[in-house]
Amino acid sequence: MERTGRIIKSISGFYDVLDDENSELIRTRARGNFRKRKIKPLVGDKVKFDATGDLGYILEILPRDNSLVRPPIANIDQAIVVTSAAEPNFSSNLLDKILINIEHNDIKPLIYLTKSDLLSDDKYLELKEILAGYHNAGYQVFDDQDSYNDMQVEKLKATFADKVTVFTGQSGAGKSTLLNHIDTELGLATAAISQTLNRGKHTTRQVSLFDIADGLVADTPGFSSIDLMDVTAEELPTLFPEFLQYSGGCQFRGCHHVNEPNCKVKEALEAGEIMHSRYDNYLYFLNEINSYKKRY
Ligand SMILES: Nc1nc2c(ncn2[C@@H]2O[C@H](COP(=O)(O)OP(=O)(O)OP(=O)(O)O)[C@@H](O)[C@H]2O)c(=O)[nH]1
Ligand SMILES: [Zn+2]
Repeated sequence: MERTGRIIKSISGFYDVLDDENSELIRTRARGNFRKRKIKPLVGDKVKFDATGDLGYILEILPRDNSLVRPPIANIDQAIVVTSAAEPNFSSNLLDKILINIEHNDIKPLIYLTKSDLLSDDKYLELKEILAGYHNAGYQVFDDQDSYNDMQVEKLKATFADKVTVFTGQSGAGKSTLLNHIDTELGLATAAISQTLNRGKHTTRQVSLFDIADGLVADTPGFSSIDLMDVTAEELPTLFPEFLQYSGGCQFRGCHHVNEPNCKVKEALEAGEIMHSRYDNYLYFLNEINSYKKRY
């Protein structure tokens, strides 16, 4: 009998599929012809499967909305960008780069600040003001000084319903710690930053989707750096949501908002409607993308 479901875990060649109809969890294998066609099922894939015997078989992978390589997950709706205020220190360049990568994959990013309890009140207020700029740019921001404030955690959980959510962010930013606060039964391993950085490996290894607050949620391995290899210079300005509010008015179609005359994005920048740090990072990324082209 053919059934439909979603892969929520992959372990050495087996895929655990959650049945759409009755929420039964069924262990399956992929049919050999997937391997021949070099198609690898991903956690998050919606699949047709057959489960008449003890072990089910994946018959077909339904078309993906999107997929990420790191973490290897398909059909993601939103990403919680866990951003630490300290240890590691806040970097607008890194945050913007993560946001750009997520927007590039048609995933909605939300910003969640952690570790601001380690800042002085003055420094925290400075950072809060920067994050208010991200809110104005169109992002949902969670910025309480206590990262695990109950009301804020509940507000975050409320965004999970009927969605696939991934947690992403720099190694040591506090992704697993936050997830453990969200669902105390998860018991994910966390590590002091000195350990994660010194050992150069991550606490989080396996990718699986957890059933939390009526949605599916993944913890993912942290990273220390990312690149923009897949993003083109033409696409880059479209990945800054606040630029899109103005770019329609630019004189030139496909305006890069660098030296073109009558550029509405630059006018908005000068009027203080676009953050200088975001625009500077835009120029920096544009340069980085153009330098890949020269090298390859
Ligand atoms: N002071 C403070 N420490 C925190 C906070 N959140 C996390 N930490 C600490 O930061 C360290 C790293 O946290 P993890 O949750 O392991 O970080 P991670 O992002 O999951 O790290 P990877 O698995 O390497 O990607 C741990 O020692 C946590 O106790 C916070 O809000 N405040
Ligand atoms: Zn322009």
